[in-house]
Amino acid sequence: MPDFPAHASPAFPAVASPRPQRRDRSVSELHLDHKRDQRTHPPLVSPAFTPPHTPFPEEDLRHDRQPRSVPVEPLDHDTHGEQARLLPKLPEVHCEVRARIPTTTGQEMFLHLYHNNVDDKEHLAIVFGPHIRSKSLDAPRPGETERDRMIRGAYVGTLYPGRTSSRLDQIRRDAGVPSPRPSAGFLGQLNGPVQQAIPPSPSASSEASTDGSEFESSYPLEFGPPLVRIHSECYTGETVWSARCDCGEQLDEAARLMSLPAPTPASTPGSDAGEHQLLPNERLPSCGGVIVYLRQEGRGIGLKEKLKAYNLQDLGHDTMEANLLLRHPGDARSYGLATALLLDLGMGGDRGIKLLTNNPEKVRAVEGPNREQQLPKEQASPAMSTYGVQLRADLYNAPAIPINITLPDGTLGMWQPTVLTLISGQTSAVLVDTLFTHDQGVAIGDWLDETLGNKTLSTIYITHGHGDHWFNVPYLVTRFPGVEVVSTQESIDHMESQVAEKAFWDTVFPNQIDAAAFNTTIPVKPLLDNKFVLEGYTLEAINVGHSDTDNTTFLHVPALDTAVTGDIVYNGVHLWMTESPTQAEKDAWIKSLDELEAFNPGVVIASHHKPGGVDGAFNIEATRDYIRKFGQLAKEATNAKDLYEKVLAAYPERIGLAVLWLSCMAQFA
Ligand SMILES: Nc1nc2c(ncn2[C@@H]2O[C@H](COP(=O)(O)OP(=O)(O)OP(=O)(O)O)[C@@H](O)[C@H]2O)c(=O)[nH]1
Repeated sequence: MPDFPAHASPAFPAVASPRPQRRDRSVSELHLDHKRDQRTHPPLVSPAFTPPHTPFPEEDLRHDRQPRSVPVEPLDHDTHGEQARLLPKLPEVHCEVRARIPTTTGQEMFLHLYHNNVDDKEHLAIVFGPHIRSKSLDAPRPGETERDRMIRGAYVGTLYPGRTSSRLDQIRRDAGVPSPRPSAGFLGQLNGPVQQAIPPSPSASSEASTDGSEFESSYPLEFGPPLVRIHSECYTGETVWSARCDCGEQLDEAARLMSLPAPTPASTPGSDAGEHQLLPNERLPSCGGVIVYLRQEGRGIGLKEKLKAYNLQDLGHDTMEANLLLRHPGDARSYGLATALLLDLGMGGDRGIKLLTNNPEKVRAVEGPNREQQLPKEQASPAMSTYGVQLRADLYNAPAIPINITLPDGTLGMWQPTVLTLISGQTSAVLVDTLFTHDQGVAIGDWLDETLGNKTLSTIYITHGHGDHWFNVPYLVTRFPGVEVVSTQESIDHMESQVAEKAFWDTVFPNQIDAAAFNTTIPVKPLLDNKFVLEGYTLEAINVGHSDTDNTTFLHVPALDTAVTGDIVYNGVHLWMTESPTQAEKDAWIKSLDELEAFNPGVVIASHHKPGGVDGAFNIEATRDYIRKFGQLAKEATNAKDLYEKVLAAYPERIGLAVLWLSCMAQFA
């Protein structure tokens, strides 16, 4: 290998500035895996030195400043110059303090602040879940009191006013509560009688307490290797919303994964935790994990130098070149501190860790100079990236069906073709709307069986009260036992009024809708806060008010940059204007479209949908345009038939003529 730079560093994905925002994607692109560009950079030859670790302010005043030459580890030519620096010996680390941090997502974590013997920075471990403890934090310190221990966070269980001991044993004895059986299942360990007996608890926080070893890490075997993310500080990406890198998103994603619920008792063979009954407000524990947060801003060159590098990038250099032109290594990070922190937190050993990274150098580096940290064999490859959005959307196209409405030309009309959306995670899925005729219900059920595979249909979400969006709920609830059907309270109220309109539905679709659809007890539950969660991803029902009826919602799926819009947006078919004859109603619909547009979704899935239509955001404007045009033509038309012909001429490509005819008649009713 010819003169490779001595400090060539791990490949870092080049990022455009700013990252382009994609819009109007087709549904086939919806299986998103946000893996970043993994291009490696061409080798660049540059001076073989690194900058001072922390540049002194006065150095900036010296215009003749020459970078100080600090030799780095000689290159191993077989490694293509892309190895992170390994310290010959692991640093010594010491956890000074730990505190519980409730987060805005509802999950809490324990922030651990570390000191070490190689730099004077405050490196952090962000610990999720109750099972992982720091040995150096928990070790007794000479002369300290129980209060001192609690102040620095070396306690077990939950702090509360008046607590006098850092240990649960002491509190148990004071409360006259017997020690728990050591053989209790994992939920029993977490939420056992002692935890519940400790009064009064200001939070739902609880920590592992086993007999006699309450200060030891006790990460349950059932959970597999603990999740670990090694993250380098990035002020720009994490705090000031920079789009130059994905550091903030990666940090969020790591936290999300570590907050996912732990395996349930049912999925844990042999666990006796199935006997555990959750108390009201009691949360299942998260699977937990550790984010090691290293204070090596800008890949180790510091914020000031990174900002200079950004300017060089704007002048046309890539990320690696920019660093080298500033006489910094392409990557000045090292990970020995991470290895040492993880060992202090009881990670490693035969069990290994599950490292969340796309950076193969981290794998090598985190194992430590003498493989102090063992990674499971199958993890030791660049392919071990596990983060990235894990949701996908599948669409079911229901063809147009005849409706018992005669069109002005004497032919029978057709009801619009409709699309259903299935959003799935790794093991469960959410169906949006259900269609309405019995035959459609059976076909959807068959499609779901095929598409779900081993996944469970956990939820059906109904966008609004029109019967053609939910009459198959009773059928699907029977076919997919355990599925929960949810909607907004306003939509449920609307559904009740649709049941009362059985005569209309029976006339236009005779003998096609199951009688069960018209039961007065509708098996749909109102959503709390109009939100629900699919495998850690929040899906939100947004009630925009009036569109083709009142109280219509769209389901916002931010992780997929998608809005499933029910009847707020139409795609290539005529709009149901029957419930919007007045200008005020038309304006209200346009306002609803504006509200949807403010969410800036890249993918917009309309229910009523011409086959082959693309699910882009442009459908919002197309719907707005139709409403305006329909209103204008309604003013010009002399009767329903005249309006029908005018709209047909304006939109010859749109289908669904029965709906158009009904809309025109309503305009002149
Ligand atoms: N010098 C420099 N640093 C950057 C640039 N963009 C991001 N960074 C820094 O790169 C670091 C990101 O490192 P990590 O979070 O460990 O991520 P990674 O090395 O991409 O690896 P994985 O995310 O684990 O796959 C942070 O310290 C950022 O500040 C850049 O253009 N120049």
